[in-house]
Amino acid sequence: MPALEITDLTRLYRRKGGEDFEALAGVDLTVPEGEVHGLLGPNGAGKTTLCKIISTVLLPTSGTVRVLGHDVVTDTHAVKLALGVVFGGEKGLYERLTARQNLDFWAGAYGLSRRRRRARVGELLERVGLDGRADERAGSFSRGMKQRLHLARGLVSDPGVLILDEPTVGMDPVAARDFRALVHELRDGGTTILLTTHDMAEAAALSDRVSLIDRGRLELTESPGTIGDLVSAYERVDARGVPDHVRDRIAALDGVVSVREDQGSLVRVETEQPDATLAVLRTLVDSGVRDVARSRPDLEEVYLHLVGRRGMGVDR
Ligand SMILES: Nc1ncnc2c1ncn2[C@@H]1O[C@H](COP(=O)(O)OP(=O)(O)OP(=O)(O)O)[C@@H](O)[C@H]1O
Repeated sequence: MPALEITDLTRLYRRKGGEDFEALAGVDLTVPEGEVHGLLGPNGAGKTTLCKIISTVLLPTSGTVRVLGHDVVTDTHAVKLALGVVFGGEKGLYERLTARQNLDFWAGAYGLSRRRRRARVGELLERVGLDGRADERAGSFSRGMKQRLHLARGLVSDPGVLILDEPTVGMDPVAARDFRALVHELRDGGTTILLTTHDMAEAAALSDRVSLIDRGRLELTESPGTIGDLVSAYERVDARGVPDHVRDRIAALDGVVSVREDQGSLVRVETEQPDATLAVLRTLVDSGVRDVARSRPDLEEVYLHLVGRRGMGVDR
C-alpha cells in the first residue's frame, strides 16, 4: 500500500466578485512507503494547499487523497494518527513552556497516559538532540533548536508519514545541516517523508524523488539523478563583444536552442548537444571573439526553466 496516494486532486479558492481560483489543478502523485519525496515549487505554486489537504486541515474540491490507505475526508481521525506535520518558521510552540512541557502537552493531546508520556517525551528529546536543554523555555531557543522541537512534536504519535513544510527556512547553514542529518535518520528508520522546499539543493540532497509543482500542476516527478542527467544534456556559452552577423550565424547552427543578449552586451547561447557547443565555440573564436566561457546550468536553473521562468531549452 502506498504511503500517500493522491488522485486527480483539485482545490478551488473562492475569490470575492471574481472567478474561482484553482490552487491545485488535477494533481496525481503516489509516494511509496519509506520514500523521501521532495516537493519543489515557487511561491504560490500550491505546496501549502497540498500539505493542508493531506493533513486534513483543508478539504479538497474534488479528487482523493489517502494516507496509508486512509481517506483524508472520510477517515480524518486515522489520518491524523498516521501523520506528523512540521511547518517551518516560528509559529506553533508555546514559548513560555519548556521543551519538555511543550512535548508533554502534545503527547497529552494524543491521549497518551502520564507514564507513557514521560517516557515518550524523554525519547523524543534525545532523538532530536535537545535532551540537554529539555527544561529551558522554548522562547529562549535558537531557530534551529525550535525547529528540532517542532520535529519532535511532529513525531509524538510515531507517525508513518511525515510532512515537512519548508523545514529549514531561516536556519543558518550549520543548523540546517544538522536538521537534514535528522531527516536522514528518520528516513533510515523507514519513515515516509514529504518535504516541501524552495531549495533545489536541499531537495536533491534529501529526496529519493522530486516533484516540481507550478500553478497547481505537477510538472515532473523524477529522481534527483534523472533531473541531473536532464541538466547535463544542456550547455551554454557566454560571450562578450559578439558582432550581430556572428550572432545570426550561431543562431542558425544545429542544436542551438536559444541566443539571447543580456544587458551589458553578454550574449548567452544555449545548446542541447555537445557538438553544437563545439560549433558555437569554433564560430566565436574564428570570428575573433575572445571573451568566451562555457558552462552547464545547475539544477536550480533547470528547475526555474521547468516552472517557466527562463529560457533553457529543456522539454517538459
Ligand atoms: N485562502 C485563500 N483564498 C484565496 N486564495 C488562496 C488562499 N490560500 C492560498 N491561496 C492562493 O492559492 C495559491 C497557492 O497557495 P499556496 O499557499 O498553496 O502556495 P505555496 O506553493 O505554498 O506558496 P509559498 O511557497 O509562497 O508558501 C496562491 O496563488 C495563493 O494566493
